Amino acid sequence: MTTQTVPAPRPEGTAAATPLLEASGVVMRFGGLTAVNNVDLTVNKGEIVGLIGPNGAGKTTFFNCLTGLYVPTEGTVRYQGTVLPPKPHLVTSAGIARTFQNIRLFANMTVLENVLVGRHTRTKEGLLSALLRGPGYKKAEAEGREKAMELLEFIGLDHKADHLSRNLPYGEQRKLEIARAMASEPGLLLLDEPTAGMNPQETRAAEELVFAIRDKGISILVIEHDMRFIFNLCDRTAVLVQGQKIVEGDKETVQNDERVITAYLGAPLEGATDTAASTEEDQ
Ligand SMILES: Nc1ncnc2c1ncn2[C@@H]1O[C@H](COP(=O)(O)OP(=O)(O)OP(=O)(O)O)[C@@H](O)[C@H]1O
Repeated sequence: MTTQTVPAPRPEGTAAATPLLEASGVVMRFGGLTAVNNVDLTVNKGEIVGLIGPNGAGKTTFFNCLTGLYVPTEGTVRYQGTVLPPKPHLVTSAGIARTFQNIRLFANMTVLENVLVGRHTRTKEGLLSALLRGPGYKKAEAEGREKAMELLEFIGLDHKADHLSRNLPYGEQRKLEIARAMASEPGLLLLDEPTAGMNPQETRAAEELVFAIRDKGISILVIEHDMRFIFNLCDRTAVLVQGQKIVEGDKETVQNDERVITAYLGAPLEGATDTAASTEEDQ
């Protein structure tokens, strides 16, 4: 990966012009609980967008709605202008990849094998071809390994390609998750708390990695509790509180918003009644 500490400036006005992801009026209810309440969010090409909010605000549920794990109760999610099918593998094929809050690597597989698993949506060879191990399969396999090694080099883990993933230090496991997600060649990468459990040094390295990924032309939507990380990285940040988006904007807009300060201090959000904090019984 690149070792730059200062990101290359994003060309003014170009990235903002092309919407990649457009979530509109997304609602997710679990019985009487409204976990996500009428959320609109756009990620444009070339952007790094942050999604923050207190615990239980609905951030991961919203991610799950974007990636087909959940079918939203209401609303639509478009990627490059097309409504996404509510099936995770089809969302991945369409160009969205994600990581999870809790690491989900194959512990007994090598680092390289974990990345190869992430490539399966980009592999055209079918089961029969794999069983026969014909020339088409062998060529695709060699190409796959080459691309996977390039990714490992990019994230700085090529020297550990043959190590079992369970033997990697925590910070490297998180990086490997990102490499596996990138193996599906996404246009948009969703990162769910990528620095959770990291020490400050690993967190700074993760910042550099996210900038380097954006410089490769991949847009990013990131959930994170580390405010410094979010404000260092993001062109724009949206704040979810009790399922609702209460504010969206640049660092100054978000930091100075009274509602955000109140939400983080734990006071009830004014006007937010039909929310994750309320159930049908309460209403
Ligand atoms: N499958 C589910 N069934 C019922 N309730 C759920 C389900 N998933 C999430 N919830 C509830 O929805 C609300 C939002 O949860 P979610 O995990 O999306 O919040 P979050 O903002 O990601 O929180 P955190 O920062 O703690 O990860 C919570 O009240 C949670 O208990």
